[in-house]
Amino acid sequence: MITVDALTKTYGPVRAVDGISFELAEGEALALIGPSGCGKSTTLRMINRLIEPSAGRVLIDGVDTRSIPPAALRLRMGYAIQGIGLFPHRTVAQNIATVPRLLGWPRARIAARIEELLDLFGLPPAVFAHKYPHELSGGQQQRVGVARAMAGKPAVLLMDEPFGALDPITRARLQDEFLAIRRRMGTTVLLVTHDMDEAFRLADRLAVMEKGRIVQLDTPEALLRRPASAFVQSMVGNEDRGLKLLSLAGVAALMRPAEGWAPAGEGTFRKAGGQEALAPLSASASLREAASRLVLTGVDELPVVDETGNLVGTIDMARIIAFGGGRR
Ligand SMILES: Nc1ncnc2c1ncn2[C@@H]1O[C@H](COP(=O)(O)OP(=O)(O)OP(=O)(O)O)[C@@H](O)[C@H]1O
Repeated sequence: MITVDALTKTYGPVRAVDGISFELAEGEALALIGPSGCGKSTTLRMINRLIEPSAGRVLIDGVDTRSIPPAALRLRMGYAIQGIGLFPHRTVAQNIATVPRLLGWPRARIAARIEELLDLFGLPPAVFAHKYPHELSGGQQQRVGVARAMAGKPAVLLMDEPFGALDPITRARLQDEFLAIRRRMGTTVLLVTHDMDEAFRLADRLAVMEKGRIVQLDTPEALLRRPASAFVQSMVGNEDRGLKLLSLAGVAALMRPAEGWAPAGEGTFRKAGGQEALAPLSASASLREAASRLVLTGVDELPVVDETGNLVGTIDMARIIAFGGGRR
């Protein structure tokens, strides 16, 4: 567990970070989010001592980081940052091996770790292990950057806008991949971003920062339902706050039994007494997707199928609205 206690950084009269406290549990992902200049990167860099705090402390599993030499500390903390290049004259495999080598892992363990990470990030080792950074696309380089940061099984992975400067499609794909990898590996993550959608997608909790302070620290659902101030509300979204809330929940948790529905050919289903054969929704869809399809189809109930196409339930607008009202 990481404990950040009254952490402060002053530059002359500027309080870049002003007495920040939070805890990061093992396996948790927390996002620091806020406008440019609010102190996100400075907070992150004080945690691995790239910047020394003016006051306050950081504990890692109860040990004050000031008692750990910075180089040793950084071996325990992965650091991925947009634009921090890979070592250009080292192959992908050599880049990923950097921290495990410094940690003195045996060769076989390093080789296995490289293979595991390249597989997880969708970069087949036979194709990519021996390439040099300049032979990779921007998205591939960022994947390798994150894989390198995770290689030594760090106690916490610090990420500063790691998926910035990518086109939106590549960015979304990388975010999804990273989410799956994080869940599988149980990595603890502290993420800096100014993209609220990225924070909602990747983090369990969000610390919203304004002028060096945390003004609200909550789950995405709580931030959307109960923003603590007009500033937080403007950060989480004004007009589309309800739709963002629907993005957080899945159809599967809200379905009701599909009584009276039957297959109507070509993957569609019809309700007993109903006229229309309806294309089903996937049980993995979000409530936002469900609401959109209900509106576009102009019906008040849609069939829902699992990944093999079996009918598993139905979803209707009344249930979606009840979720919005917190009555589920
Ligand atoms: N070395 C420095 N000397 C003086 N002021 C600094 C220094 N580094 C940061 N600051 C100031 O501290 C504040 C916080 O900067 P920081 O980089 O942490 O913000 P940020 O939230 O990460 O912003 P961005 O999203 O733009 O990266 C800013 O007002 C910045 O100008």
